[in-house]
Amino acid sequence: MTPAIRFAGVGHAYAVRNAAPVQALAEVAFDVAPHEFVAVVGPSGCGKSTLLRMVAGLLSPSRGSVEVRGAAPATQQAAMALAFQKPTLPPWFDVLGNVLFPLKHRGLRIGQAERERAMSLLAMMGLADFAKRRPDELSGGMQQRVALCRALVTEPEILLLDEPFSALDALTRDELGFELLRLGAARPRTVILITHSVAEAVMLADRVLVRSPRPGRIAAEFIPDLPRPRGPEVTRLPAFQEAINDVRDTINRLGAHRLPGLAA
Ligand SMILES: Nc1ncnc2c1ncn2[C@@H]1O[C@H](COP(=O)(O)OP(=O)(O)OP(=O)(O)O)[C@@H](O)[C@H]1O
Repeated sequence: MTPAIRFAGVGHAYAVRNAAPVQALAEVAFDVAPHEFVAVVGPSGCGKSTLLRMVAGLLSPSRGSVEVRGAAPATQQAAMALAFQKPTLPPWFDVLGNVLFPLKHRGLRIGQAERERAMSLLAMMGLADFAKRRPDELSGGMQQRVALCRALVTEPEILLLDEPFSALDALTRDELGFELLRLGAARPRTVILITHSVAEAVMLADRVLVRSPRPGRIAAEFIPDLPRPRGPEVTRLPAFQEAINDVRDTINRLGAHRLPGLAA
């Protein structure tokens, strides 16, 4: 079976003016199976965003290769959607306009079916009553929900999430994470989630990849032994805490805990 995503011997160095290149990634190799949910955790600066930009076809590796569905990532952009740490919603569109934006951007005609799809995503995220509001009339958590609806409106095969919940309070963060799982159960897709939160990674992912400090490599992988479908009750299972401890022990062994930006 062709993997959804394949990293083969990937390294990347950023050229820096008047200084030695920054080696962001080295020898990164892993596959993500179709419909697998993989979380990548690691300290700040270990190259997590670099890795995701390569999958999205926005950056080419200086060594090795990245493939999406067996092809060059840039040729697969229509099958992918990205959501970032900051929601970045254009203020001149209302909420519905923001969710529909990726379809317009692809030159697709927005008809009744598209509007209904966008509205049903908004309803699933508890935002049905806010479709006509402007983004700046919403809280940060609501804006992030809109950004997730926008990422999902194209029905992407592959969802790339770069710390999409990190600016939110802990409760909203968990709630959105489980919302994402519910949406995934309704329509399975491949997900890569980049996160600083070990708990979030364990709670949501089929597999957790731990990255070493820069230059980032995949130092370890964990398969949380948690049932699906998952809801808030999984956080009370002993296996949940055990999985978090296992991942954190590895991070501590790697020395990554001495770097900023990694939370339980
Ligand atoms: N355009 C660039 N030019 C030079 N160096 C860069 C560039 N982008 C990233 N880097 C460097 O590459 C390394 C990896 O960056 P990247 O943003 O991928 O890390 P990250 O793990 O996502 O970090 P964070 O968790 O803090 O967002 C960092 O040391 C960063 O300073």
